[in-house]
Amino acid sequence: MRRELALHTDKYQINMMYAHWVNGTHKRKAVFEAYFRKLPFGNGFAVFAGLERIIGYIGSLRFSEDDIRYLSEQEENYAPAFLEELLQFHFQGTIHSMKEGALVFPDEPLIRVEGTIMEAQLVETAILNFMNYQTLIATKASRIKQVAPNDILLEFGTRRAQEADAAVWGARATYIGGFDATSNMLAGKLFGIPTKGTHAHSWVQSFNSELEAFDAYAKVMPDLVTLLVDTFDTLRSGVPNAIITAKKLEAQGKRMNAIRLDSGDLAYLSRQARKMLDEAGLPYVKIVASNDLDENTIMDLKLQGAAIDTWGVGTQLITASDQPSLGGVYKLVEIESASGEMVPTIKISSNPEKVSTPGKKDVFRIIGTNGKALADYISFPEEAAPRSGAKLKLFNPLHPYMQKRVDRYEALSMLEPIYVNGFQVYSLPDLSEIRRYHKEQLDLFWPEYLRKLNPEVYRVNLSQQVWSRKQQLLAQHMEPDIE
Ligand SMILES: Nc1ncnc2c1ncn2[C@@H]1O[C@H](COP(=O)(O)OP(=O)(O)OP(=O)(O)O)[C@@H](O)[C@H]1O
Ligand SMILES: O=P(O)(O)OC[C@H]1O[C@H](OP(=O)(O)OP(=O)(O)O)[C@H](O)[C@@H]1O
Ligand SMILES: O=C(O)c1cccnc1
Repeated sequence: MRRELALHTDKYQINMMYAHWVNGTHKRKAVFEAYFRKLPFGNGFAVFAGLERIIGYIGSLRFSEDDIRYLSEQEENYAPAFLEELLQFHFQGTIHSMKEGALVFPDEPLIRVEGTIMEAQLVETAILNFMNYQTLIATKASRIKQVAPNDILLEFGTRRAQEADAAVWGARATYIGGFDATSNMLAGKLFGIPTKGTHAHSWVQSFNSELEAFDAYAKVMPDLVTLLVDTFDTLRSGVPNAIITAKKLEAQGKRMNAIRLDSGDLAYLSRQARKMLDEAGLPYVKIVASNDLDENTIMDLKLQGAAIDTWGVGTQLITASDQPSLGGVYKLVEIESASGEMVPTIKISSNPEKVSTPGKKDVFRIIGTNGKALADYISFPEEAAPRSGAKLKLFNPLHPYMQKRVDRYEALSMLEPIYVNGFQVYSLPDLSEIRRYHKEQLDLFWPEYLRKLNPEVYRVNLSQQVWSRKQQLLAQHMEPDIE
């Protein structure tokens, strides 16, 4: 899925790059941070994803002759010397990022980009595009996993995804979030995700009878038989016919895998089907369910005692239908002044939650002596990193009355160097390692933060210095009017 993506950016980035170039400020050093302000789905955490795509994008970020020709035709009339410079462009900056699978929270930097203002500006759109979508889908997947931790989860969403890239990268994100397999073969091939598939109603409809269809399928793939039993009448024909086919398989020393339910009352039908299968001496035949499922229906079906072992989840997952976007932003936090020093910058808003936090920052996860996360802590790189024994004051700027002091803890540094001066220094772990990391991350949190409904709020705290600098800049920009 690699393709030329240099122009996968908003025009205003190119316009700013050009204006900086004309202005002679394009080589100024800048630091941007990407973060989101609000967790999706009312969840207590988000799951960071998108880094593989970002690395691929940064590594191959070049303007082709064709791109330059296209740019030269724009109404802005970019100067030929600027376009010549773009032709030579490659990313030479430094990027730090959360690892994929990390639990992440509002208002903490997930990705930090340092470089010339020109290069750091160019990559904003694509970085946010990849991070926002994949983080959203990994979060949705992890949320579904929380309600069915011991069941098998299959991702079935491609047909309803927002086009091909979303289906394929979305499938990868669901695997990071805890799904076990995807039906998308390209995602399987590209990323090594296990693939699974049953059959559709059309298979049954293309035969003269349901039983004939089941037998023919079982004959072709005797070790991988999952039969869809709801084409005509689940309990009167589908399940009885599946039992006949399973018995024929048994006679050949084979075991049928499962039946799939795809309509009707899944709780009732699964319980009845389970009973029928058990009574027929087929307790090993599993039950797969699909049909517009999400974390709410799955949780409800489990409460109703549904006898479902495997959940096929499509539309609601791959489109994150209850919240189809994550509002991640990319803000300038430091810029080199004309005299060469790095100066923190702030973006003011009448909404206090939208006021940016100035300065280049690091993120630490503070782990208490019981092995559980206490809070995240944001400080400047030039401050001494938090370490056990050194008292740490935890307070949140929006809730300054909630303060806590800790002195015995472990501080995990969350931002990994990915690119340093244009060179990739990070080798992406394979997906199984990313999934494992996600699971380890979940284990760091009390269940109160992980529950689906009204989770506890996990706090992201600022160091005293970060807090003071923010106040200082706010005061500078908000001098009261004198009447
Ligand atoms: N016992 C149940 N409790 C709660 N929700 C259920 C239960 N059984 C099924 N559902 C959900 O209810 C919805 C039923 O949707 P819908 O009415 O479109 O399906 P259907 O008529 O059974 O099947 P279809 O239209 O696909 O042939 C689905 O989202 C399904 O997952
Ligand atoms: O419901 P989802 O979570 O998206 O899961 C994928 C759905 O895709 C298939 O249905 P199909 O495309 O045949 O449509 P239909 O079942 O809605 O008729 C499958 O039978 C599932 O019902
Ligand atoms: O394999 C399946 O059963 C499947 C795959 C995609 C969509 N719906 C079902």
